[in-house]
Amino acid sequence: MRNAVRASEEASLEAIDLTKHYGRRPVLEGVHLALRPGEVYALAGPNGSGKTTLIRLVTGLAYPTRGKVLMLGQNIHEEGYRARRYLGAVVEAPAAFYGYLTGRVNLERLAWLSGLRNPHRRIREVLARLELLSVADRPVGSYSLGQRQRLGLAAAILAEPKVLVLDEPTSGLDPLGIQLVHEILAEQAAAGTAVLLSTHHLREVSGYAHRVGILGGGRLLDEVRLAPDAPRYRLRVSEASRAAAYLETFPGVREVRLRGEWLILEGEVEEAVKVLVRDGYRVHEVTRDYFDLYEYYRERVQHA
Ligand SMILES: Nc1ncnc2c1ncn2[C@@H]1O[C@H](COP(=O)(O)OP(=O)(O)OP(=O)(O)O)[C@@H](O)[C@H]1O
Repeated sequence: MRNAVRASEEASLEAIDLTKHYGRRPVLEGVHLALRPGEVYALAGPNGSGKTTLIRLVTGLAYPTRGKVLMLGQNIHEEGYRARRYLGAVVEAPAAFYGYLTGRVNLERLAWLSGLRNPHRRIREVLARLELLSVADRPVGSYSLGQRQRLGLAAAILAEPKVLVLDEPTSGLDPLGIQLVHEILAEQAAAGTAVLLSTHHLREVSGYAHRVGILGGGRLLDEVRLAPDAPRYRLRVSEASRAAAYLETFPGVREVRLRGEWLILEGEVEEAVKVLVRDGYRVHEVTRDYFDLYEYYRERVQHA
């Protein structure tokens, strides 16, 4: 499950040896991350594990004690606008808007600041996508928390960023709002944007996140790759470890390993079962192996 994170030429967002100390207190220690275009990376971890600190560092809102952050190859802390023009972010929730101005006018100001061409069409598009058209011409001061949250995401995607960074983007939203935000993040990724979000809601993001990083005590404890390319199966077989070694030599099996008493298999399961039975193994049960991210997280954090 553990993925080595490599610095790569094509990374949209890269954190290298990212470290933050407050006084003498380490809050983040030597974190490496690399997100490819179109990748959704969810940061999980218990309260106080450093998620918000990491997000503030990668968006340039806080300075690292050591290490650096590259946004399409540009150092976010040194290159200023050149690095930040690729970035859309919702960090402080709810995002800061002028309460006496309407949602639409707030977005017009942001569009002007980011030099957006044809802003009116794009503003209408994002307001519609975030289901805010009915309140677009009301002052933001009269918005509910959820409406402000959604306006924050509208602002973040307004200039079609190549990197989107969000701290707990669904907090304060109702169930339909949560669903909408997840749909939009998945859409952004499908269009090539790298998405980094922090979350406590693992089951919600496991439907579309490609990787999950588990932070604990300021360190990246683990990275989990989700959505493997091929389905996995779980087999309960007599003499499981001998059966696993045997299947490793079978051409239709791409990967086989033991998890407790189960044999986990990626490959041609029907053929594998036939071969096992033919060779005298007893196969008691065969099921699809759905990875339960929440269970995995619980174990990982408890045993950190
Ligand atoms: N400005 C600061 N000065 C001193 N300590 C800080 C500061 N900001 C954060 N911390 C400490 O750093 C640690 C990590 O905080 P952070 O907010 O990054 O965690 P988190 O994972 O986002 O937590 P949560 O899930 O509760 O939002 C905490 O112990 C916090 O008290």
